[in-house]
Amino acid sequence: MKLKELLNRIPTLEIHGEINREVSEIVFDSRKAFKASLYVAVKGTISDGHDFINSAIEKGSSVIVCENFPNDFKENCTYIKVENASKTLGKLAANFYGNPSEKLKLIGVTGTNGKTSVCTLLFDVFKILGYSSALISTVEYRIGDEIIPSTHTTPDVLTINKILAKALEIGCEYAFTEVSSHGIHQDRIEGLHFKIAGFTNITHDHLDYHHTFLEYLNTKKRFFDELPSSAVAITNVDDKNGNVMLQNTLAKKKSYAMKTMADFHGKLLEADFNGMLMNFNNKEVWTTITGKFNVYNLLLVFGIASECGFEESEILTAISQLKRVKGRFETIKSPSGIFFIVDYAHTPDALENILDSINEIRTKNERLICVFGCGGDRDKTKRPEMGAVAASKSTLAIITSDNPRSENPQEIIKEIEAGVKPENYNKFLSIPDRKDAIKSAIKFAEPKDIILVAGKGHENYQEINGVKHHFDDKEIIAELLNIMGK
Ligand SMILES: CC(=O)N[C@H]1[C@@H](OP(=O)(O)OP(=O)(O)OC[C@H]2O[C@@H](n3ccc(=O)[nH]c3=O)[C@H](O)[C@@H]2O)O[C@H](CO)[C@@H](O)[C@@H]1O[C@H](C)C(=O)N[C@@H](C)C(=O)N[C@H](CCC(=O)O)C(=O)O
Ligand SMILES: Nc1ncnc2c1ncn2[C@@H]1O[C@H](COP(=O)(O)OP(=O)(O)OP(=O)(O)O)[C@@H](O)[C@H]1O
Ligand SMILES: N[C@H](CCC[C@H](N)C(=O)O)C(=O)O
Ligand SMILES: [Mg+2]
Repeated sequence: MKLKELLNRIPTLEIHGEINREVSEIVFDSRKAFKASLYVAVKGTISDGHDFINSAIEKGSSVIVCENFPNDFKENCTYIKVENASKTLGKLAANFYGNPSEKLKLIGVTGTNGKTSVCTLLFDVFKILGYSSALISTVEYRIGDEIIPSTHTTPDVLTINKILAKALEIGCEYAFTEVSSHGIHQDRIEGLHFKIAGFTNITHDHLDYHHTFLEYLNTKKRFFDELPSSAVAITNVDDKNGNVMLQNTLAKKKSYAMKTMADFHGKLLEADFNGMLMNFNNKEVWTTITGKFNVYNLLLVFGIASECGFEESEILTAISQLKRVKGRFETIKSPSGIFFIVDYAHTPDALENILDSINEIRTKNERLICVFGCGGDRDKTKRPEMGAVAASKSTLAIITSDNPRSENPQEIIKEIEAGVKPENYNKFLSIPDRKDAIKSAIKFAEPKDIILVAGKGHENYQEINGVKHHFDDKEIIAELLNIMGK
C-alpha cells in the first residue's frame, strides 16, 4: 500500500522524507522488521521502541513513525512524527487492513470475569443461528471454522485487524472479542469500531499493573467512554459498578440483571451439575451450562443477540443447544463416583462464585475438596483473599502451584496461607507440586465427593521459570484415576 494512502485521516506533526513510497507491512517490533516495512516506535512497560529505530532500519524498514525524531536521519527513509505512536498504530492498522471493524459487526466484552465465557457462547449461539463469526479470546482465536492459537486475551491491534480482515474475506458478519484492561490501557483496541459493548462485572484483579482499584475501573470504563452514539452498551446493573461504567458513554444504554429491573431480566429456577432451568424476560429456557454466575453470562449473550435484531425465542432455542466452554465448570465423573470440576477461577471473586455455585447444588452429604494456587508475577493481593475464600467455603482446601512463572512457589503458597482464617486452620494443607496435590485430593476422596481443580481451566501448560511444561488438569486427573483405580 502507498504510504500516502496509509496516512489517510491520521494526524501527523511533522514528516521528513518521501511519502510517495510503498509500505509492505506495519511492524512495532524491530525484530520483525523487513524490507519496505513501516516501523512504529512504541513506548512499552520495559523498553522504549524509539531505541530500536536504527535496528528496524537495518532490517529493512523504510518508514519510521515515532514521537521524537532521532538525532540524524538515514538516507532513503521517511520519518513521521506523531503525538502518540501507540494510538497511531491502531489507526494505521485499520487503514492497512481496509477498516474491517467498520464493515462487520464488532462486539466487545469487558469485565473481570466472564469475558471468555460470554464471547465463546456468543460465537456458538451465532453459529447455531446460522452466522459465521470471528472470535478473539483467551482460549483461542477463531475465524469461522479456522482455529488459531491465542497469545493474548486481547492481542495487539495489528493482529486484531488482520483477523477481522480475514473474517470479512471469508464472509463472516460478526466478530466477538474480549477486551482486557491491559488491552485498553495499551491501546490494543485503538481505531476499532465497536457496534456493541458488554460489561460483565468488576472485582479484584491485576492490581500489580493498574496499582489501584479505581485506576483499574477507570481503564475498563474508557472502553465505554470512547464508544460512538451509534453503538449500544449493555451493562450488568446488579454489579455495584455497572452503572458507573456507562456514566459517560454516548452509546445507547441497555441493562441486564437478576436482582433489579433491567431490559434483560433473568431468574435461576433450578440448577444441578447437569445444567440449569432459567427464566429470561418471562420465557423459560434449559441449558447444560451451570453455575449461578453463568446466568449473568447467558443474560449478556441474550441481550447482545437481541440488540443484533434476533427474536427472543430463537435466541433462547439456540441457548438451549449450547455446550460448556472449555475449562469453565467442566465436569468429570470417575468410575468410583468421585466428581471433578475443572474451572478457570483465578480471582477471589471467581473462586467464591464457583464454590458458592457448587455449595448451592450439592447435598452436603459429600465433601468438597478445592485444589488451587495463584499465578506468579501477577497481582499478589489476590493470594490471601483466595486462601480465605477456599478454606472457608470447602471441606478441605489443598493449596498448590498455578503458574509460578519467575517466583518461588513456596513463597506464593505462604502468601495464600496467610489469608486463611484461624477458625479454618484445620481445613487446609499445602502441596507445592500440582500433580501431587491432585493425587492427594483423589486419595482423600470417597465416592460422591467433589473435587474442584481451579485456576488453570483450559491451560495445557505450567509455566515455571520461563519454561512452559505440558500440564493439563483434565489429563492429569484421567491419568491419576487410571493409576489409582478410583
Ligand atoms: C505487561 C504487558 O502487557 N506487556 C505487553 C507489552 O509489552 P511491553 O510493554 O513490555 O513491551 P516492551 O518490551 O517494553 O517493548 C516496547 C516496544 O518496543 C518494541 N521492541 C522491543 C525490543 C526490541 O528489540 N525491539 C522492539 O521494537 C516492542 O515490540 C514494543 O513495541 O506489549 C507487548 C506487545 O503488544 C505485549 O506482548 C506484552 O504482553 C505481555 C507478553 C503480557 O504478558 N501481557 C499480559 C499481562 C496481558 O496483556 N494480559 C491481558 C489479559 C489480562 C486478563 O486476564 O484480563 C491480555 O489481554 O492478554
Ligand atoms: N459472570 C461471572 N461472574 C463471576 N465469575 C465468573 C463469571 N463468569 C465466569 N466466572 C468465573 O471466572 C472464571 C473465568 O471465566 P472467563 O474465562 O469467562 O473469564 P475472563 O474474564 O475471560 O478471564 P480472563 O481475564 O482470564 O480472560 C470462570 O472459570 C468462572 O470460575
Ligand atoms: N489472563 C490471566 C490468567 C491467569 C491464569 C492463571 N492460571 C495464572 O497463571 O495466574 C493472567 O494472565 O493474569
Ligand atoms: Mg478471558
